[in-house]
Amino acid sequence: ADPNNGTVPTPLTNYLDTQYFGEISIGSPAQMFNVVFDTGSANLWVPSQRCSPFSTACFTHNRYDSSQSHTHVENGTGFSINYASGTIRGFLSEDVVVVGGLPVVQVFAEATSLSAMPFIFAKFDGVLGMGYPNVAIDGITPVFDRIMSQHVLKEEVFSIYYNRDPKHSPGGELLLGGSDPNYYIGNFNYLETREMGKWEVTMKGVSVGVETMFCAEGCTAVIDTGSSYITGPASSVSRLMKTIGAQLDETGYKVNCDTVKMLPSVTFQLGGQEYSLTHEDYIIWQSQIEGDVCTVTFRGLDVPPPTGPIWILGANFIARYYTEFDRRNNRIGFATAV
Ligand SMILES: CCc1nc(N)nc(N)c1-c1ccc2c(c1)N(CCCOC)[C@H](c1ccccc1)CC2
Repeated sequence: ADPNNGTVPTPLTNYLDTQYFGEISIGSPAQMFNVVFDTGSANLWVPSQRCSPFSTACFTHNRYDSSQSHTHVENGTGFSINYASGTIRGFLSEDVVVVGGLPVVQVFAEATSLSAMPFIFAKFDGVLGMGYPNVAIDGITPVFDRIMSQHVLKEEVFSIYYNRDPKHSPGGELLLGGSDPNYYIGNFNYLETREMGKWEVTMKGVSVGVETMFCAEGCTAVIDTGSSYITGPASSVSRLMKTIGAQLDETGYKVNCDTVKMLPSVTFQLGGQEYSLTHEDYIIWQSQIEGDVCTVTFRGLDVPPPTGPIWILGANFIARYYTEFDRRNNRIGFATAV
């Protein structure tokens, strides 16, 4: 392990700037899985060898086989988890999990059914929740909490780099115990987490160009490494899209690629700093046979109270702003990503 902070960086794969995942192992001998390191949830699950034959999304992914691991401990408690975009059902097991070179004995879920939509689109096998313990289903101690209790980390933080240029590797990096100067420039600006136990902060406004159009009275922003896009209240996002001339079709908001270069910046006011995204940050430009398609990486999503209304800042925001999640001081740090 790296002498600096007790761990080794985990390189991430970038799939089309919309999915970022890295490798962990579970069991002895090691069974390898690709997982999203997800600050929007706090549980670890991977597909199970005992998947129901009707779960297509399960059979196209690596599956955990407890009968092949001599460190497996039976549990069997039922489990289900819902994301903004899908549901997982299964049961609990315990085994040795190795993340960033660190082994922990971990309770996790073996998924026996994954909602086909959208898990058939998932290029990763499972999810490793990096959220706080109080959002963990079944009160299971999350992986990062197990690592912190080993006192091997130089700092009780983890950092995420998402590369937004799929042609260059690594597609990203998870670093446990510190931040990686190779992937950011300048200093970190820190924001206190809004509510104990969630990776969310208070946002002071959302501007398009120079005009603050939304959240002028203050609102909540969730910093979510498990979301591809930026989501906001549907009415706000629909007005934002109208302002930039985007049309909603069945796969999301699209703009005419000829207009992309003139699109305004969208700025998020967080902790006295302004975090701007340019069209290069929020447009995915795909050249297809029938012509170029320019997708806007914003989605309307109404999260019901008391959690909502919220804005979720996902991968396209994190790709621009290298992010440090600090459990010691309950704060989030942003620096300009390289
Ligand atoms: C990581 C788990 C998770 N955690 C949180 N907090 N939010 C959400 N939305 C997810 C989630 C669940 C399912 C899927 C997902 C994400 N995907 C996005 C990966 C993002 O990787 C950074 C992919 C996708 C492809 C097509 C359309 C929608 C989604 C596969 C399906």
